[in-house]
Amino acid sequence: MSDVTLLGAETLRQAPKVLLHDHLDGGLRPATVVELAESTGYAGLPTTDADALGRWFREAADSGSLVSYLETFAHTCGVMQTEDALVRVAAEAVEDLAADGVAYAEVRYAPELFVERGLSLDAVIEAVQEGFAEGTRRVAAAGGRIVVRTLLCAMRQHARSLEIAELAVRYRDAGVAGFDIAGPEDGFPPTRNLDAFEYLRQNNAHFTIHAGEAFGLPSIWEAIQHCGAERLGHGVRIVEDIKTDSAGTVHLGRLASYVRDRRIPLEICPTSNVQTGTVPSLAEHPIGLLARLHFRVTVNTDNRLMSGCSMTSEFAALTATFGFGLEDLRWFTINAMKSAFLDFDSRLALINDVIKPGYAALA
Ligand SMILES: O=c1[nH]cnc2c1ncn2[C@H]1C[C@H](O)[C@@H](CO)O1
Ligand SMILES: [Zn+2]
Repeated sequence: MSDVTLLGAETLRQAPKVLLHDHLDGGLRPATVVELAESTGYAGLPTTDADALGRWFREAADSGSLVSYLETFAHTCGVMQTEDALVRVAAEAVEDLAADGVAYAEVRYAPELFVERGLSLDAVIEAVQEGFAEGTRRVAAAGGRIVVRTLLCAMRQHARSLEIAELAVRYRDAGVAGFDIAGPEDGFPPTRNLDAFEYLRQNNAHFTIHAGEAFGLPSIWEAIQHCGAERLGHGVRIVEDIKTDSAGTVHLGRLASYVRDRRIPLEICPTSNVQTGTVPSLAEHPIGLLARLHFRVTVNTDNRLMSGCSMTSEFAALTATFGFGLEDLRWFTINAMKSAFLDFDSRLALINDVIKPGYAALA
């Protein structure tokens, strides 16, 4: 942790990064929200000034509660109800991630949120895939390189998870790498979707579950032991099963031990966790402890628009707050690449051809 003073913003931007937890409907450019509202006739925006709108999202999301935080998505989803809008948002997301130094990203969204104006679920998925392909082409044409895969979410408060899981399997050869459940956690335990998870396991498909954010250990336990989640979206409240005694010795409970022993990846989203009140402040975020204990920690953005963040800014905040250095950032990145829902050969190639040389060039 010694090279922290050397890590300028440009070094952090250039460092290859791997992003496993990023919501498509949480990452729009403010100006795009304004333009799409205009072109699609969405009249609900709080302001049509792009800078003011960016500030509005950050402030409204800074609510201390996941449920209030989620209310801001009405506006992004409101402007994402046409194929053209979905293609544009997806293409811009890829450009923005590449500009942020992201080498591999899994971007997630819930197709069921984009059918208000009559699009079919298939049309939604195909439009987003077209946008990701277009964005990837634009990045390549500009001399860059990024690999993007999709995770399809089902919303916990709706009852469509089996249907969405079936779509994740049907589109797996078209760029959909896995499945997730998102939305309000308290009151909607993961076991409500057991049929979907059972279906995915039977089909050798990958899934993560948002758990351990707005609800604690029972949610994490269900996600892993009843549902079979491969990764935990956030998972940060696993810290409730870790105690430090008066002598400073750390004791892991059985669930925390299991998560660590099985190398279950934690998709940690530091700024988002502060905004939703999951942790009181970045300085008190358990990522420092979890990293020190060698949990399989990964660093993620969650929602770049609502948090006004990027992978670069999350890395910057973590280096400033916890003293992480390049070696730690490389560890987070390799952790994430190892945990991706991408085939083994491709993961290895990204580690050996992109991540390791990228960090070596910066050292
Ligand atoms: O951090 C989160 N927890 C639970 N749900 C979330 C989070 N961030 C975004 N979502 C929801 C809102 C989006 O509309 C949905 C799919 O991307 O996922
Ligand atoms: Zn999330």
